[in-house]
Amino acid sequence: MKVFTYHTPERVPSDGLPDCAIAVDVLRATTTIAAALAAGAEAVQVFSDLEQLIQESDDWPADQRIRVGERGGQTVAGFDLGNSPLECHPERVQGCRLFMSTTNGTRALERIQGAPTVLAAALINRATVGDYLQKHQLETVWIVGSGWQGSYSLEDTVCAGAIAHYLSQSLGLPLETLAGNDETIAAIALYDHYQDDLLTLFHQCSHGQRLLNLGNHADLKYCAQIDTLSVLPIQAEPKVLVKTAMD
Ligand SMILES: O=C(O)[C@H](CS(=O)(=O)O)OP(=O)(O)O
Ligand SMILES: [Mg+2]
Repeated sequence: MKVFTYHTPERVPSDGLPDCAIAVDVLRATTTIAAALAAGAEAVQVFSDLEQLIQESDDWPADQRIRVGERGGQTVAGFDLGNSPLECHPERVQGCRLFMSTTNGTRALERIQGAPTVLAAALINRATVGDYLQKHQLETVWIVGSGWQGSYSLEDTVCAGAIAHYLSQSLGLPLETLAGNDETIAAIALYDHYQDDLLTLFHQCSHGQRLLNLGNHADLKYCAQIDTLSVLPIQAEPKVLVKTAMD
């Protein structure tokens, strides 16, 4: 297995596709997707365009759809939920399809939708994603950070490093064998540095500070947990993620 890390969707090669592509948006889209599917949501369908989201969700039964819209860290006017994993409790999302658009994470998922296997990863489901990759022995894996409006986000690269670190340990592979590019080696070094204090990292990084300024301290705490959910969000059809059982 070779793991290639790309810090932002813009850095993903324009030609060729890996066996598996993984979108990472720790703050907060892929954390929210994992939390929603773990809480019993039927699926999460992602959109970069809000108008298209409204049009397509109009065709869905009103009592089985939840419109999740976030721009600038806040809920889009008229939408049911913002981009908070804490809002995804079973009483709210069970059996419903989430129609979701966020500033960065849903763009990353759209960018990699053509890969034969597409996953969404965050720190909370890191081990489950790692176990899936190990079990299926995929040849090439891309881990794509969502970043922020085209620029680098430290927390996404640290999560990429957490996944690569887990794979290196569980497969017993030395870094030079596992890493497909230098970004993967850098991501693992960053994860090594921050692994015992992920919440501090979130308080330091620009994305975390933006969310703290909006009063989202509890979200940061939730997103900083590692290996707490055994849920694997996997693309079932273009831009539609469902939960896969791991056995
Ligand atoms: O809601 C979030 O955490 C961010 C908002 S912003 O980019 O910080 O304004 O969106 P996401 O798509 O989850 O990065
Ligand atoms: Mg983000």
